[in-house]
Amino acid sequence: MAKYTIKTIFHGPLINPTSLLSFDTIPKCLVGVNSDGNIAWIERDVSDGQVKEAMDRKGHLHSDGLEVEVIELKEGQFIMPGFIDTHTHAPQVPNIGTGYRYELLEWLEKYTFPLEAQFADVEYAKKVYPEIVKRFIQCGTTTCCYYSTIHLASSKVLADIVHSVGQRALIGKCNMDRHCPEYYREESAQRSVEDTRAFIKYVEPLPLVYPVVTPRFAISCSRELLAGLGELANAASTSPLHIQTHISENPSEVAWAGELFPECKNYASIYDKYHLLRRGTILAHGVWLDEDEVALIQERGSGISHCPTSNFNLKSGVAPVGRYLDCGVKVGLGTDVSGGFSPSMLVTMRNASIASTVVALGHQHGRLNCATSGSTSTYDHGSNSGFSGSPLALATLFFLATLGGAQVCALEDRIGSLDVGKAWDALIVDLQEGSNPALWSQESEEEERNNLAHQLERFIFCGDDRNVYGVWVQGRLIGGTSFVEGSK
Ligand SMILES: O=c1[nH]c(=O)c2nc[nH]c2[nH]1
Ligand SMILES: [Zn+2]
Repeated sequence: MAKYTIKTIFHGPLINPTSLLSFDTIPKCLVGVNSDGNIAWIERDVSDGQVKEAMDRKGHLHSDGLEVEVIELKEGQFIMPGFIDTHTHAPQVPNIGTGYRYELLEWLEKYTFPLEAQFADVEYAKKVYPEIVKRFIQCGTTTCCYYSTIHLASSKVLADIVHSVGQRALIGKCNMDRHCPEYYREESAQRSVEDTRAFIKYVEPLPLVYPVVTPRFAISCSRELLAGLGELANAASTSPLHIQTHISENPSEVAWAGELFPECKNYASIYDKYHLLRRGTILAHGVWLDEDEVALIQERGSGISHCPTSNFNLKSGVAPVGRYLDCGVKVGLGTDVSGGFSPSMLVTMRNASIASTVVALGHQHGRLNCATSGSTSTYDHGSNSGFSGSPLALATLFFLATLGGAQVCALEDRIGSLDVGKAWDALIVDLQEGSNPALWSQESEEEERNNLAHQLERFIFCGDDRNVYGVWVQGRLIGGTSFVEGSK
């Protein structure tokens, strides 16, 4: 095994997701991070007076004569894994907050395609992408799964920027060869596949950037294109490529997809037919999936990116996430900018909470008029049973935004929680930073202040980027309020 020396040691409270229903809180944790950016060791319950002794015991204090940086957390700060945004559109950020009087298909035509078409100009991409990526990082997103546009050159620009600033990212050059305006359409299925192949090759040497095969959605892809992309996605012999697409977001879209592919039993079967449904496939939305589709997605090991903010804005519906969890489907969260109006995963978690409450209230009142009309009782409730019918718990929201997202991206061995051997993709959250009065208005008892679960809840429900003190990816500080650009 390669030997790395310890580069940084963190000491303070740590909150770690452990399952859909639980998280670990360690008030005095000591963590050693190697120079390769991976976690070397974690010592629980190390009091202030025991830090030096614990470090000596680890024998890393004077390793190779290199200075070890010790980061001692201040009161009101805690460590947690960085957020994983499993679905968003980098080029749509300039449109944030506009067009929400439309539903999906009209919104695409009137707002989204015209903006994305501007990225044919690579200079425009160079101008806007740096700020866009920074914005996601400042929200505490350590791994982001981005759609770019159909343009190869601009997609490369996005990959270069992500690489230079050090965010971990999954990036897909978008594929579409039909049912989109002529000014924003790839010239042929063959060209689309070739450009995707070129993009994959370009990204290969960038260690934290993962290329993603990205058919926009079934509607905008011919059979030939889907077949070509399926072949490409499954050709790699070593680590299989990621795949991302949209599925079953809006009733009109579902109906149109059905008309375009009458030979397929349902929406999910279209992707399955072209070998695009497997582990490492990220399916955005999944609001209107029927029972067969949910079973198929679970069987194939694909994951759903739940994008509640977007689903509310575009009036798409409310995804029955609890039902999916009960069926053992992997679920993560996505900001889906600019269907979603915020790049913040905190906002997404809040909307996921509200969406799950809406679904639960529908159950209570017997009005299953969201996307919940499929009977839940026919599902085989496995070990995860009991999510449908109730609002998502704090632990579940935390899990979906971190380790659940990692599972959806098939990266759970590397990221999503802070464990030995995994990457130091972490945040220091500071609840005193930014003087957000909402954070402290209820805080009277010292005991509560020390209650980490309580602090996590406050951060999720009323925190913002002022409370993101530090953002580390693979051991490198890349953002947060403490980050000074160009410092390291
Ligand atoms: O929310 C969405 N945003 C998009 O850009 C898109 N394209 C197809 N389907 C989509 N849904
Ligand atoms: Zn989307």
